[in-house]
Amino acid sequence: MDAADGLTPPVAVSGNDAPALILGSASPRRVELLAQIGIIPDRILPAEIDESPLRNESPRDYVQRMARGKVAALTGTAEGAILCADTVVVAGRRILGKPADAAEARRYLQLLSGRRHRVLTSIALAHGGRLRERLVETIIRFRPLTAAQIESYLTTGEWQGKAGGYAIQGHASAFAIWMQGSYSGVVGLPLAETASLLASIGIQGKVT
Ligand SMILES: Cc1cn([C@H]2C[C@H](O)[C@@H](COP(=O)(O)OP(=O)(O)OP(=O)(O)O)O2)c(=O)[nH]c1=O
Repeated sequence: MDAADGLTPPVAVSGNDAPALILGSASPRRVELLAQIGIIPDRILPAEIDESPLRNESPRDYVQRMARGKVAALTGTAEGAILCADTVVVAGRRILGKPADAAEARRYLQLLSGRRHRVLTSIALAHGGRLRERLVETIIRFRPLTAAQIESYLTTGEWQGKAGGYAIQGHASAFAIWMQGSYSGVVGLPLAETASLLASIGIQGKVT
């Protein structure tokens, strides 16, 4: 078997001149998602920012501002390209971030029950004085949830630290009857868009 027969597994091809990659995130999911396409950041640094929405700020403006803000918080802390992301759930025009407690998660799930909502993830990549961004939208419909189902879900603890108070990659997959968009985007990092942004600065995964 040789490379020309198309059967040889591709190998990681980031060149020696590819910049170091700093993932600005405390989310284990974002590290795992990157690893799924063969990209291991050189450093992982959490980016702490104020996540309060501005008055009358649209969900799209908000999520983009958050991803940019995370990049800005890390600029100058280390050499290399900085990648950050932010994910929110949007019900109507209402932004549902990470619930503060189980009561808030319950209210979010009651709001999402039986209706369509949007999940927005914005990614921001800073390198060489330039900021590259992508905003990815996914639409999801939940089946109607009974009070008992919501209470059972809350006992899993999976709502903690998740936008909208649920994690599609866990038990809440039983709630999602329809989806259009990017599954990895819902989990926190849209991989097709992230791979193409990273490839544009010379950081490549196994198949990108
Ligand atoms: C809707 C949804 C969100 N999430 C997660 C993705 C994000 O980690 C989180 C939204 O919070 P974010 O503020 O986007 O990210 P984070 O605080 O977890 O991590 P960091 O800012 O350090 O990068 O919700 C899921 O894991 N599954 C889902 O189905």
